[in-house]
Amino acid sequence: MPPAAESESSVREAESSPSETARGLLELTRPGNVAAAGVLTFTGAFVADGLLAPAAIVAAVAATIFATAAGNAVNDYFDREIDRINRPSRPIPRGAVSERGALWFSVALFAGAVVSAAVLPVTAIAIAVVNLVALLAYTELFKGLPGVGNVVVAYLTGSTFLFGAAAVDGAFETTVLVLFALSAMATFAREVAKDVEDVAGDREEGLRTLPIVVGERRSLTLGVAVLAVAVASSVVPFLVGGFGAAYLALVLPADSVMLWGAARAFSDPSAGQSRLKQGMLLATAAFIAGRITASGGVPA
Ligand SMILES: CC(C)=CCC/C(C)=C/CC/C(C)=C/CC/C(C)=C/COC[C@H](O)COP(=O)(O)O
Ligand SMILES: CC(C)=CCC/C(C)=C/CC/C(C)=C/CC/C(C)=C/COP(=O)(O)OP(=O)(O)O
Ligand SMILES: [Mg+2]
Repeated sequence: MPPAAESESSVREAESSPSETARGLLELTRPGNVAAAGVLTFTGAFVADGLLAPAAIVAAVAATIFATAAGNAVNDYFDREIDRINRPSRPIPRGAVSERGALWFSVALFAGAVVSAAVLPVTAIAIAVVNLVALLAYTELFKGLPGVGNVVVAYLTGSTFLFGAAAVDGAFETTVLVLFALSAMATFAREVAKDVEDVAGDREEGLRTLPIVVGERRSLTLGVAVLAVAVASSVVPFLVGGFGAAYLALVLPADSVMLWGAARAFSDPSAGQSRLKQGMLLATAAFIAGRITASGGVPA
């Protein structure tokens, strides 16, 4: 950043009070996503092994919370210039958190993830290492490659189920793999819609995202196709995974909301991606309800 802009940025930093900085740091983590990711990891452990290994579940959820918060914070650090266009109200562009503060905050969060994951079985540690590297490399290596960044975020989101199951030394049984696939496919669809929403800033920064390379409509059509596969597959946990009727009662509305969001994204990408997220969160509740009411009961 040229000296003049650096001094301007530091002036803005000087204006943010301690409470604004604290609020900004919390906002950097995207606490809603962090909580949701923790729920996904818990669900993976719960599906694989019930509540038989509470210490491992706590460590895995903690590692996921730290890692997701770290990934969001470091993403905003790397995206600080793009976000001056795309998301000027984010904590760094608005001056609530300094660039240096955001970077060191994310380093501390990554350290928390490493310490939490270190006590887990080797398969879980391996997943955590892959994920932490992917989170660090996302913006610099993957985000600007057409579709690759979307696939990485989709994998990271779905991997929470695998991580939870691995933490309790559970096998990657069919249901865990299905939940991985469902959440990864739905996340891919939403990431495409988000890229369509961000075309202006991404193009200015020279990013070659899917909408910029193949066009917005074609990208959204791909996203809808992937989501349709996920929606069609969402009955599998009920049909073969033993998930109870409560799962169906929640996942079918969730499917509808996600399809609605994907369709809406063609005319209003921002509204569409938000609607997609609502459906995904409802689907998360379906996973929990489905496991609680599973035919095999909950091992405890
Ligand atoms: C068909 C079917 C049943 C799909 C399942 C969908 C499902 C359960 C998806 C999981 C979604 C979820 C609750 C993810 C946890 C939060 C998270 C880590 C999301 C990844 O976010 C990346 C995104 O780019 C962040 O952007 P924003 O949300 O705008 O801050
Ligand atoms: C299980 C373990 C150890 C880790 C999983 C960590 C998880 C769940 C990651 C989920 C995905 C995530 C939080 C990615 C961080 C990077 C991120 C926010 C990507 C999307 O960002 P952009 O493409 O820049 O879009 P916006 O910043 O505009 O949202
Ligand atoms: Mg970003």
